[in-house]
Amino acid sequence: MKKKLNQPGQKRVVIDRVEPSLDGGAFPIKRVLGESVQVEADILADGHDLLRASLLVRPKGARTWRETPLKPAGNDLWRGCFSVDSLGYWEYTLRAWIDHSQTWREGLRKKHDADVADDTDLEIGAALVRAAAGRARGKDARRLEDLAATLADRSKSLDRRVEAALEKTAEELVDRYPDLSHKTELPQPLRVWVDRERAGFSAWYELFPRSAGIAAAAPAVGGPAGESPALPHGTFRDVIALLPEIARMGFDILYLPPIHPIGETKRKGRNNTTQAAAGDPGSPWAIGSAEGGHRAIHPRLGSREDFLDLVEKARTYQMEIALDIAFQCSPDHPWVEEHPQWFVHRPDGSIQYAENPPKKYEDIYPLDFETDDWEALWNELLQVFLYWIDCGVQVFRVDNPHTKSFPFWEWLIEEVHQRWPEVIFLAEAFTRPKRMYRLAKGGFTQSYTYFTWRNSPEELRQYLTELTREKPREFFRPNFWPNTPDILHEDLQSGNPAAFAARLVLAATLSSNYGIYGPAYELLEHKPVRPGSEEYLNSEKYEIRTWNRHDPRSIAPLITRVNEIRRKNRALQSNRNLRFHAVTNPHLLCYSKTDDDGDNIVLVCVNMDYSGVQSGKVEFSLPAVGPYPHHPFVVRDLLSGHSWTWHDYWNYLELDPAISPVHLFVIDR
Ligand SMILES: O=P(O)(O)O[C@H]1O[C@H](CO)[C@@H](O[C@H]2O[C@H](CO)[C@@H](O)[C@H](O)[C@H]2O)[C@H](O)[C@H]1O
Repeated sequence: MKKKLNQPGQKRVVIDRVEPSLDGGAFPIKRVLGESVQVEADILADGHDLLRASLLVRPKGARTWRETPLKPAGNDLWRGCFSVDSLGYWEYTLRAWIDHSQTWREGLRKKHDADVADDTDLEIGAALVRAAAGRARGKDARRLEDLAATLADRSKSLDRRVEAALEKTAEELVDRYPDLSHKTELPQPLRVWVDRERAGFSAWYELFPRSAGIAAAAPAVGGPAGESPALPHGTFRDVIALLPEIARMGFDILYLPPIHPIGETKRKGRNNTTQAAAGDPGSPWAIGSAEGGHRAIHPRLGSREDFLDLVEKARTYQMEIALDIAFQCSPDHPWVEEHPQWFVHRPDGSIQYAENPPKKYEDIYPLDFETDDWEALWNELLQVFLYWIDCGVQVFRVDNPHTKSFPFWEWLIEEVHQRWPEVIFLAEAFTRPKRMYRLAKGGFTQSYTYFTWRNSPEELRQYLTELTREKPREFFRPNFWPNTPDILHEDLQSGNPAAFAARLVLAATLSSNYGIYGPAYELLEHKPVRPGSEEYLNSEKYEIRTWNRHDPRSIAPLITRVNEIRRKNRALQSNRNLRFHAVTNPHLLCYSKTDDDGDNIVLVCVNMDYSGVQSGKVEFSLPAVGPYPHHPFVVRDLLSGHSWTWHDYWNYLELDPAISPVHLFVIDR
């Protein structure tokens, strides 16, 4: 009778709890080039037979799989690992089967030791080896046939045949041709999306180009918030003039709020008033006017050629320009006339403006993602991205993605990534956690987070544990911002430089991706529009500002140093090895990061009471974080340059915010 192969009822091995995997493989996990994926699963079967399992990996589209054995880690847990070395999708899957040859060998060994092995045992083995020969080719097939013949040859002594069966090279030869006829595999391969390195390690600097004029032209002038309507409108050329300074601070992504023409209708005035005065420039997020929409440039910023020049010049400083893509339209946007069906109309025929209660955005219309004309809308929005990619932009900060449909983003990001896998999408979705996570699963490369509102050591410990130890670590890349043009957190409203320094160091070291909105941040801009508000007074969102980048109180030197430390210490370039350390004082937060080789260990201690000296003991034992067995060891503060000799376990700390609220230690061997 013909042997039945691979029928469901014949599979005895089960593969459970595969990690990492997202929603049963519905979404890919994420990695950056060169990173590894540690795979594990419970693999088990009935009875006493021995199992084997392997990990199969390939870049998507490759014809062949790279197969490596999984190793048993005890208690039916199996583990394997692979690295990704090209951009785009990779696939991985698991395969497991009963290893009848090995089961037989182990049985034979035991029986032989107990002196109960017989000819029948060897005949069974001979049949298994013969079957392996049938699966082999050429020389190996002949060697296996010879081995089978030896095992079945009763003219040879039992000892001699057992020895031949258990001989190392014979074992290896047989194992090379396993019987996979009843193998179990995952129902479908799992996927990894592989991004370029900057997706995992980046420092963003946000500035309003229209405020770059004064600073670039006359750096020594400036001073407090400028209010003169006569202030010149900054241009891309002015931004080009600022590039050396921003590069010197160590940023590698320069992010510009929307650069398009701004609507006139319902234009916002200063401090978010609903009536703009003559000369008020309006909010850059109110996109579109008679001068064009999402593919046009505000004429006062410059021409397309100026923009291309900015992109090019930024590259010479190892920086990239990130554009803000906000899919919404001022009432003057050309789409309002050309595609009225893309907007929600009220019974009176007017179009509903946007809201994010309690915030009101009277100057913009949201797009309707339930429109019957959705295909044309989706395609037009894709063309917006492709247009700017064609201009050399490969990084996008996407405004409010959670107010557009999830399937739309999944489609759009896939369309872009199929053509340009290097493109980075940062989701600005300050929304509920599951919506944030779903956007990340759907393809967003990086995500804004709740960092700005996690303001105690305990809150940060909990939040970072969720992001770096739990499921989100596989798909959600946090990007920490201590401020944005929309968020001046209460912690910063005192203007205390220690708060600015501490929040900067926390963002830059807890997360490998971080950003600031400058020059407001380095110049300690801290006045809210009104008590209890997180909006800046005289916000650049509604007016052109002047900035004195040469103000002696600027914390630009600290930022420069922190960015330099991030670049020199590989431990700070990933979030995978973050550990929190116990401290005896609740105002202190201590954590370390270690690089993959365990060679570079950075320990950060922050006093989150920004106005009082705090001291305590931190539990920091080297063997726990790295492979150094001996103590004492030297901790060197990369900010102050001071060193201390520490001993394993509990070490004393004192942080005076008037001097520095943080220690950023590297551990010297
Ligand atoms: O709603 P969020 O808090 O997530 O804020 C984001 O989207 C806002 C709308 O695009 C944007 O708001 C700014 O632009 C609006 C349109 O011009 C304007 O009415 C608002 O006053 C202004 O704050 C916000 O900046 C962005 O982060």
